[in-house]
Amino acid sequence: MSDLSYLSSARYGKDAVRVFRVVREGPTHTIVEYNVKVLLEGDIDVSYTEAENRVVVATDSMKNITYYLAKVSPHILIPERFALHLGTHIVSKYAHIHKAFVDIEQLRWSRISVGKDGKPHPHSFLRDGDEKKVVKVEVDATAGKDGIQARVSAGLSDLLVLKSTGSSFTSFIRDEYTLLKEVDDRIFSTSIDLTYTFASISIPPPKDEVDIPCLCLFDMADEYSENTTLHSFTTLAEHFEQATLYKMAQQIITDNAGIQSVTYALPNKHYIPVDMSYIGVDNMTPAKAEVFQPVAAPSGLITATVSRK
Ligand SMILES: O=c1[nH]c(=O)c2[nH]c(=O)[nH]c2[nH]1
Repeated sequence: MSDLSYLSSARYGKDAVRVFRVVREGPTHTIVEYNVKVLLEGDIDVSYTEAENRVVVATDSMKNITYYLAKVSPHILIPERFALHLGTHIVSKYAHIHKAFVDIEQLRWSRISVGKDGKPHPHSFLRDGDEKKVVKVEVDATAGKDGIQARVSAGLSDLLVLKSTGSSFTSFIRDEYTLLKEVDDRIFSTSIDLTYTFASISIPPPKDEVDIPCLCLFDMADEYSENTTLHSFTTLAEHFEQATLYKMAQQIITDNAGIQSVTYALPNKHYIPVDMSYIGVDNMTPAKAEVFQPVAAPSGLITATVSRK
């Protein structure tokens, strides 16, 4: 058996660690809710190949470290920084762990505005959307604990958008498999997944568990990327998904010197006009199409990565 196979890669950790943190500044509270995934690589092969657990940091301990740092980290409110802190803490603490992969999904909680003047309430919040901020961090201590490198990407997922005109789909290949009619006006809806990747950074070794340098590079990009994405989506004259995606990605690279590449995944949420010709009603010519059947599956899926030259 051992002649035929070997362990070619191994990574383990804790998934779906749910963390909620409140930060109190007098009566004003700020909150974050994260789903955290922590995976580790290192000299851990024997736990797989020789049933040797002496190299294993329990996944339960990874969960506990996540909660401990959620309590003490000064970076808890910025998921990119918190993920870097968590990954750096783990690779610094355990000599045989060389890489940490930390993914954070941030759920939306927005402050509720109340009264005639729309005053932000100090401690009441609203889940005002299903979209999530997503962060992926790879902390790499392979070159030693004094030479830690990190790669950070961030973005958003499940941002559902729709345009009721301004989209068409024409001039595509027509052959024996083609049923789709060309349309010069259609509904265009997609659930945007966006990832943008920063240039890799060096992290000085932390002095203690609450110390990690301020990495301000990341703070602006997420608000910005959602605004840019929505702005591009509403204003771009491109009529089909591939061209819309490319322009949206180019805009982010143009506006953010720190971003090296941008990946979008855009499922095409089809809205099919209901054929009412059987009762003499025209709902099929694009200008007359008003009643649509939203179709969840199958959906088109258009993806691409656009990189800085
Ligand atoms: O914007 C689109 N791109 C496609 O590649 C495609 N294919 C399809 O059937 N509809 C669409 N729409």
